[in-house]
Amino acid sequence: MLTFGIKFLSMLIIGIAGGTGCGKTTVVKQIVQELPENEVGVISQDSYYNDLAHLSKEERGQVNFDHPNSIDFDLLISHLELLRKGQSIEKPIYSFVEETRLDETITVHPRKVIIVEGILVLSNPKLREMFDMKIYVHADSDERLIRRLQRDIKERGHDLEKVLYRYQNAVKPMHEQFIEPSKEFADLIIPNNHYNTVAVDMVRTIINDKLQ
Ligand SMILES: Nc1ncnc2c1ncn2[C@@H]1O[C@H](COP(=O)(O)OP(=O)(O)O)[C@@H](O)[C@H]1O
Ligand SMILES: Nc1ccn([C@@H]2O[C@H](COP(=O)(O)O)[C@@H](O)[C@H]2O)c(=O)n1
Repeated sequence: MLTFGIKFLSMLIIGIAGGTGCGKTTVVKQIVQELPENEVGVISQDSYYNDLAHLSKEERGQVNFDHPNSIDFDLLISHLELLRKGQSIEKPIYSFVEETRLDETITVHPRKVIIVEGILVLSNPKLREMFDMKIYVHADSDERLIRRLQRDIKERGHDLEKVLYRYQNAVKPMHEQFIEPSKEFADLIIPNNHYNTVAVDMVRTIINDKLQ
């Protein structure tokens, strides 16, 4: 049996961090692709951006979305605690276009395995302690910026000027201050300048082992 020395609790919680555009979401999609849907759940840190409904759209545009204070970690942690106790949660829905939470929520049921992904998930000590396995996805900063530009313009309703302004003024400095240093807490670092099917298969093997 392949366990990689992980102490399996009733629910396996895997944290996946890494700078913007490193490919966290893509890696998670690849991992869960061939796994049973009702056994593995995914929670994105993005769903837990603070509710900024009280601010105007212009004011929301000024927020530093790469600082840990922009995330409602207390809610995320309490939701994981509930899931671990076998209870369902109402996960917020975040709109990148509106830059705030929507009124609706999504019901997430407890699963044998929960993957939590986001730029800052290894930077918060209390959240980090909840993870049975900690993964950091690495891609070079120029690669990440190119991917981020393409994605934000295509999918998140931002223009070139806005993406570059944010990159220089928030994304890059916060990456250096909070995200890159959190790499030291990782059990596994996945190099992802190119698609890394070997690493994805390894993580899937660990999860499959838990599901036996
Ligand atoms: N290994 C890779 N090689 C090339 N492009 C990638 C790779 N991984 C992800 N991408 C692309 O880069 C963009 C950002 O990836 P995403 O998974 O959303 O990153 P993250 O969640 O870390 O911000 C997406 O358009 C995705 O298709
Ligand atoms: N309204 C927002 C909120 C966040 N961002 C950026 O998202 C990045 C984190 O998500 P990834 O999928 O890239 O990991 C983060 O770097 C924020 O700057 C945004 O652009 N707009």
